[in-house]
Amino acid sequence: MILFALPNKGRISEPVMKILEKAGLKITAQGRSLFANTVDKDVKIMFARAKDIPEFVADGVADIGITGYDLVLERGVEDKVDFLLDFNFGFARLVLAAPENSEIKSLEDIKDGVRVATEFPNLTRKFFEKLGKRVEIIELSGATEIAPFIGVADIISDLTSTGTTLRLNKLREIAEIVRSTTRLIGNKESLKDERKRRKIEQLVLAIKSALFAETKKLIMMNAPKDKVEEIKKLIPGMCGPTVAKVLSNDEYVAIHAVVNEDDIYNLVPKLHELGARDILIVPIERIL
Ligand SMILES: Nc1ncnc2c1ncn2[C@@H]1O[C@H](COP(=O)(O)OP(=O)(O)OP(=O)(O)O)[C@@H](O)[C@H]1O
Ligand SMILES: O=P(O)(O)OC[C@H]1O[C@H](OP(=O)(O)OP(=O)(O)O)[C@H](O)[C@@H]1O
Ligand SMILES: [Mg+2]
Repeated sequence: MILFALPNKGRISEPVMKILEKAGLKITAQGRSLFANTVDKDVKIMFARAKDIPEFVADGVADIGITGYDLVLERGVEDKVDFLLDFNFGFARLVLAAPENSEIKSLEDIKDGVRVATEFPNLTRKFFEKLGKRVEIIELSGATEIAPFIGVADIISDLTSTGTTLRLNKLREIAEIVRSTTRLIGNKESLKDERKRRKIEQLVLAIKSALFAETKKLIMMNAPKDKVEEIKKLIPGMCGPTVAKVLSNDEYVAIHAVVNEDDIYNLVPKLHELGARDILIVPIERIL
C-alpha cells in the first residue's frame, strides 16, 4: 500500500487535484476528511498542509507527496527525499524586498542587525549566512508584507509569483533567494521496496502523461489527397500524422495528429489554405 500526501488547501491544492483526476487517479474524498481512497485500492490519500508534507515524506509517514520545492528546502529535507516529478506549475520565488522608500535598495545596503520578517526562517538565515551578514530573523506565519510598515522588521523575505502583492504594498524586490515549483517527492526507503517502487513508477507515468497532454491537442481534418505531403510537413505529429480513407469521398483523406497547443493558432489558416476542411481541435486527457 502507498500512502500519498496531498495539500489539503492553499495555492497548489486545486491544480494538484485536477491533474490527478486527469491522470485517472480518481479520489473518493468525503468532505473535510483527512484520508481518502482512490480507484487503485493500493493507493490511499492523506491530506495535510503543504508545509508539513516534506517532513512526512522524509520520515516515511507518507510514501510520496506533492508540495512546493521551497517548502522541501525550508524543512531542509532535500537530501532525505527523492524528487520524482516537477509539475511546472505553482511557480513562486522567495525574494527579499524592502519598502520603496527604504534606504535599503540592494544587498550591499543590508547591514548587520537588519531585521528580516519571513515565513521561511531557515532559507532566509542560510542565504544571509552565505553572504556573511548577521541579520535578525523575525518569524511570521503569514501576511509578512505588513511587517516593515508596523515597525516589526526592516525588510521581508516572502514568496512572489505575479508580483502583485509586492507592488500593492509598495515593496521593492532586492534579491532572489530561491525559485520554486510544485514537486512530487518520494521517501527513499519506500522507493527501495520493489512493490512500492513499481506502484510509484506507475503513478509517476500516469501523472506525466496527464501533464504532457495538457500542452497538446488532437487536430483532425479532411484534406485533399494531393495535399497530404504538404500538410505532413506542417504537422509532423508524434510519429507522423495518421492518414485514413474517407469512404464517401475518394479525393479526400482524413488526417489526425497531435500538435502543440501553442502552434494551433498559426497552423489552422495554413491548413485551410491547403484545402483542409472539417477541422476539429480536440482536448487530450493523457498521452502515454
Ligand atoms: N503566489 C504564491 N504565493 C505563495 N505560494 C505560492 C505561490 N505560488 C505558488 N506557491 C506555492 O504554494 C505553496 C503553498 O503555499 P500556500 O500559500 O498555498 O500555503 P500556506 O501558506 O501553507 O497556506 P495559506 O497561505 O493558506 O496559509 C508555496 O510554498 C509555494 O510552493
Ligand atoms: O506575487 P503574488 O502573485 O501577488 O503572490 C504573492 C503572495 O502570495 C502569498 O500569499 P498567500 O496568498 O499564500 O497568503 P499568506 O501570505 O497568508 O500565506 C505570498 O505570501 C505573497 O503574499
Ligand atoms: Mg501562503
